[in-house]
Amino acid sequence: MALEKFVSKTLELLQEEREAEIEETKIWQENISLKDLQNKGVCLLKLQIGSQSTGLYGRTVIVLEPRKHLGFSSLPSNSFGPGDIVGIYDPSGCSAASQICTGIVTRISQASISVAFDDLKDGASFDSDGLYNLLKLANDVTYKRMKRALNALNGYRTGPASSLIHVLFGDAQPSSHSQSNEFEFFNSELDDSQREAVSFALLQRELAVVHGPPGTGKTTTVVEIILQAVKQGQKVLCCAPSNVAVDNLVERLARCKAKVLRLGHPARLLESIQKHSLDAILAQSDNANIIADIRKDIDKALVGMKKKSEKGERGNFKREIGELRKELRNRETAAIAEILKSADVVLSTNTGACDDGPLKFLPAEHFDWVVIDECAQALESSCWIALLRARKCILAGDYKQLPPTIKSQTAAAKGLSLSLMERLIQTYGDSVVRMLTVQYRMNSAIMEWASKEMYHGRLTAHSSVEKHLLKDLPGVACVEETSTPLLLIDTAGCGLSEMEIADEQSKGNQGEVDIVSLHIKSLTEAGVKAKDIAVIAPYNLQVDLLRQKLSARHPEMEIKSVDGFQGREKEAVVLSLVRSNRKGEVGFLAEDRRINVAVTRARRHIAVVCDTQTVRNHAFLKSLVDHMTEVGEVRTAFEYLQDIVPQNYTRDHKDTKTNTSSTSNKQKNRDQAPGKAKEGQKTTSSSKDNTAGSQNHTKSHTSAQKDQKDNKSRYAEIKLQVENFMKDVNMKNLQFPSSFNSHDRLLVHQIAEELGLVHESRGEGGGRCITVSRPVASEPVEEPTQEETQEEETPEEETPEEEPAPALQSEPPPSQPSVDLKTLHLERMRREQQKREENVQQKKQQNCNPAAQGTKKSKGKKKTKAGACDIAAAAVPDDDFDALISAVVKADSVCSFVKCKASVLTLGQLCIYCNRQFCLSHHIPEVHGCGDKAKSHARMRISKEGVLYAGSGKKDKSLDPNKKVYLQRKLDSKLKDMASQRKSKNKEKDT
Ligand SMILES: Nc1ncnc2c1ncn2[C@@H]1O[C@H](COP(=O)(O)OP(=O)(O)OP(=O)(O)O)[C@@H](O)[C@H]1O
Ligand SMILES: [Zn+2]
Ligand SMILES: [Zn+2]
Repeated sequence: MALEKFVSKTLELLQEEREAEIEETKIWQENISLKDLQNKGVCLLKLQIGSQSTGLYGRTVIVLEPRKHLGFSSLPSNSFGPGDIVGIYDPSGCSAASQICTGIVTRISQASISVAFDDLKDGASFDSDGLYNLLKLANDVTYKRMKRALNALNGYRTGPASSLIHVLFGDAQPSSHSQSNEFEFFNSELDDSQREAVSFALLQRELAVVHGPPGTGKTTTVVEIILQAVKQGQKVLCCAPSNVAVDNLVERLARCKAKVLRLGHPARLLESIQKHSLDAILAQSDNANIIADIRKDIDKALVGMKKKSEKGERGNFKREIGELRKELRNRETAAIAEILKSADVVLSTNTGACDDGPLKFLPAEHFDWVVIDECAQALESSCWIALLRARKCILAGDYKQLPPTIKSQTAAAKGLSLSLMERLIQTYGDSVVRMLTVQYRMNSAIMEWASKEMYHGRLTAHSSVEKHLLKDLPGVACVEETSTPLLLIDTAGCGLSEMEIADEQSKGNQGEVDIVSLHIKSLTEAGVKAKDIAVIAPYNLQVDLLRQKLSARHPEMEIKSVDGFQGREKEAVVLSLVRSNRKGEVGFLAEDRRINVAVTRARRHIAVVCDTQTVRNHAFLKSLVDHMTEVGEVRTAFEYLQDIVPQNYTRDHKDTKTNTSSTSNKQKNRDQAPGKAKEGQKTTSSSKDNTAGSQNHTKSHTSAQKDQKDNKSRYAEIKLQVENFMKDVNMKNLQFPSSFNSHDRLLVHQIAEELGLVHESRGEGGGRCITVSRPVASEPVEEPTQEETQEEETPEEETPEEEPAPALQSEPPPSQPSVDLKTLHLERMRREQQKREENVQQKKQQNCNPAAQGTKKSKGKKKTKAGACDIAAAAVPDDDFDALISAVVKADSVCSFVKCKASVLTLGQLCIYCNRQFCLSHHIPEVHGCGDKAKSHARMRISKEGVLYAGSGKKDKSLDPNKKVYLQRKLDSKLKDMASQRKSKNKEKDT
């Protein structure tokens, strides 16, 4: 029989789970010092008694505090919470021998912890001068209750739940009332899917399942169902696995004027809920005063007993206390039964519905319906504690979110984690289920992925949330970050590996912490409130790292594990996926439901920080990455990290160089990292502009090594072509196709220089191509001068700290004369002047002023004496040209940030506000002093155009395309002129 099999198997698995839990505690206790246990937060050492009193049901409650006389004002940070079972020990340790008794935490604050003791062992009392240790214990109350429920289920013969049990074990088909009574909805706002679920629940005789995906108003629906049941005169027992979920229902039902009663220790309830607790109602009842008096008497007797040292007198007090407690219990019992009977809806946690609690005062047939919310997060055995009390059950939840936490992997694998809800859907399919399909939480861009991957594409976003964004919140500025619902920050190839810790459950990634922190900064700077942001990570270690970094600055921001955030929502969610490794291992992340939960907490914005290269190895995570790439904005982590470039991208291509050429230090710079151009660029894409974005994005997956390899082989390929051309005397020149990108052209340029060939680029944009030809007659190949070779070691020292640059970006100059440092210096002087002129123009064009330019004064013009530039300068009277070309060269080579020497040849970014090239550490406007301009610019554009480009990074870069084209064209024509003048000059020489 299915039932018996289920019970015996589940009992076995529960035992296994229990043992795993005990084992864990034992490992702590045996192998870890008390001090370390305290550091882990599961132990509190050397506390003193603050006070002692009698609480509800005659429990003794003691308040423990740190040793104030020694100056300890607050408890060490710990993981104790209300409801935890704790052992209290004498200060010699935390062993079984030193245990005084066990109790339950009722309250915890920074300054003290309160513990209630159900039955203090005879004579056990606490010395007000003594010191005590507290240790969290594995809670076996839950296990005992579940076991008892399973055994009761197994032995169930007749009772209210008989036919329900048959249905739930497949022995009878679920049935429904043939006709529904006409009814009116209490909540007129319900959507169609919610109404359908309510009607269905009312119509079913034994079982109805309400499947509520994230944000679909599951609780709203459950509340309506309960109100309808009450209207029909049913008594309802309503449960959920967590106190929070129960409290939520209490609040909502109370608002609808239902007569509710909340069971459970008041210390475990939200403050706003406490007035609905049994204690509170009891305190208002007629018996309250009598009960209070009895309690006082007990307290008095306790004090009296302590003062007496004589055995006989103590005995008298003990007897008196016993009598008083008995009377207290009798009075309370009568009062409780009365209160319970008059409530329409009794609410508790699943395990709180046990019959060793107040419910034991009710007759077996009292309840008609049992409603279990968040059913997919509960162990089935915990559901049976309540289910045995009624003839009909309504189960609500989402089995596509996380199942209950289970310590024993094997028990989970053998089926302990299968929830009742999921099991029933497996048995009966959709016939017992109604799914809610309108969601009221997420921007549709966030929802679509979850809908497609988890809910058969059935979800639709309600119009009130469909398009909502962070920028729509009051006080939030409209910037890129607040205007996109989906932001993927990709760390692939950035070297931000996870920490290498063997423990599968504890993984951390400091690099991701830094990026999260930077993103939080931009969100909060844009006006998003910290309390509206959740930072979520799947691993506790990462949560700790994130808290360390962020909590002090943003105390109101919630930083939690995915599992700890289930059932919640926030306007903005920042998710750090942590895993980044060569093996592509995702481990714990491979639980699809965990990722589903994490993403669907977000209302208006989700940012995912992850290494797409690693997480793509998992199909479900890949679908998320793909979705975000497709409809969201994608950035590379390069954009966020300082100092990453020098660390990860200093490369040496010495092996690809030949010695024959006149390689200037500028060219050496060029050698460093060609091929990274695409990767370094802002890989921002929007829905309007996602082709380029995803290309870039894909590109960024290639690792540094691979790029380097590709680069070498490309180099060899082109070089071979050029060498073949050189052998073929019939060929006048070698034109490379326009399909060559800037990087390819850079290689051609380099090879031509090495082989002493002339090279020239023509055309614009996509039509641009480079041609190589033989040098005219006997044009001398430039040898590096002595001076140059010497200074090559420290070439950058010579260059000034701020290097202005015109707007030529990532496009290498088509031709480059060999220059020496002196020449450069002189040209720099000229450039200063040129730039000042440009400045004036720019100011007119846009309201943005380069931050640090024009500060250096030109010391006057001097003619250069040696080097190729000399020839060029002589040949081209317009000395604007020298400035131009060297500015281009310079702009393309070194970061403009003060003292930064990072090459920006291929990894550079142009700042549109100051028109200078920066390395990836310094390109962010805020970093190098253009922050205010960026902000005001963003605001200006928005107010002017009324829209914000989601991936506005792209647009911004081409903001000044005219200028770029203008400069390029100017350079090209100058180069052509130069080439022809050179020819004529050489001819003159020859003749
Ligand atoms: N029919 C409706 N019309 C408008 N808003 C609704 C409707 N149903 C639910 N909502 C809103 O959706 C939000 C979530 O609803 P509710 O609290 O019932 O869901 P929940 O059960 O807590 O969440 P979840 O569905 O994620 O479990 C609430 O803000 C609620 O006001
Ligand atoms: Zn700038
Ligand atoms: Zn820099």
